[in-house]
Amino acid sequence: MKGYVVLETGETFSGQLFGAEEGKDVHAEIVFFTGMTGYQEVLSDPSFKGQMVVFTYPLIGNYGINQSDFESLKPQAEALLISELNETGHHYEANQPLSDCLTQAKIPYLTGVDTRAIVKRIRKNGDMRAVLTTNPEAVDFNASLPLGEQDVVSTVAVKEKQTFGSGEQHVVLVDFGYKKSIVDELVASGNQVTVVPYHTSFEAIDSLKPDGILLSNGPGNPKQLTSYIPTIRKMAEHYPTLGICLGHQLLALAFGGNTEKLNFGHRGANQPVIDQKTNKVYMTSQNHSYVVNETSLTQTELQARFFNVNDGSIEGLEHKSLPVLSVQFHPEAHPGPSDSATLFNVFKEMMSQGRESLYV
Ligand SMILES: NC(=O)CC[C@H](N)C(=O)O
Repeated sequence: MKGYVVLETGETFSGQLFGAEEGKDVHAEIVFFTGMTGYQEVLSDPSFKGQMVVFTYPLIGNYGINQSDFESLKPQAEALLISELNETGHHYEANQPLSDCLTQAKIPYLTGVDTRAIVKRIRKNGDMRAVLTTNPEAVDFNASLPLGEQDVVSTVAVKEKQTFGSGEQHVVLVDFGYKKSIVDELVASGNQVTVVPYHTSFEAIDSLKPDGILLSNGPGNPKQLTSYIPTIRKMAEHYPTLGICLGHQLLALAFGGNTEKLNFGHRGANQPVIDQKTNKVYMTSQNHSYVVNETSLTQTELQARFFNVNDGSIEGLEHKSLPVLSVQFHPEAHPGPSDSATLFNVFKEMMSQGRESLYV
């Protein structure tokens, strides 16, 4: 059926709409992803909860969906906007076409839509709300909360403790909507992992006797989680801590820094990041709207170590005296280039040797 995406700016784009429930509009933040591949990981990454994703690469679906690349148990994005959808999925590991996966998961998708024009609007006006609908005249933006005000973490984070691996070191992963590939990397680098809900108390985490804490990625605005900031600070003061993406933003808030929203987010597999300590540049995988504000760090014990080469925004921090490291990008690189995967080894070193190991 014919469908429309209506942007908050008032502009409307049409395409073929599939999987939409009759009479039910999809309200979400509209964001774009620039990777040529990776639609399966994007679809199932809990950090995309509350967002509809426009793919800038014009052909999506051509290698299908496989068993192993899901980042969580089910697709999480609210809707996908695709220029040309391939319905077959040519890959020896594919076990279903993308369209079947979306239908099963009841994720609506719009195809044949002018993704290039939409992305140009987002780049000009910023990430904004949008509505996927069959009736563009009746769209009402008052039916959804303003951006950054939704509680999305509670809808994706685990409710119960989970355990993985059997390595010598024990990592407690505080879950705000973790990607499976982060746990896979931790297990592959020889760690036992206990995933706990984000609202777990310091005492309960302490009783698990962790060697280190990993604060996970997750959807939404980090400032929605301010009530957990004191616990996060306490954890980072007691244990070697690695923060990834939302986890990095929360660490910044915990030590007195501030976060702000980018005009439009970084989402793709090709974001260059420089490590100012080593002068090495990594090509990184990213998916975020918020960043740590640099001047807010002046009065804190944190210092910026990694920067985005394109726009100069902060891409990672370390604490001046504690073994605390955080990155805005995704070292688990799924999808994406694995240049920065060595950070999982740095984390291992932090757990065995403390802060000195941060000097690579
Ligand atoms: N991948 C993530 O953890 C995203 C972090 C946060 N939700 C942001 O958009 O900035």
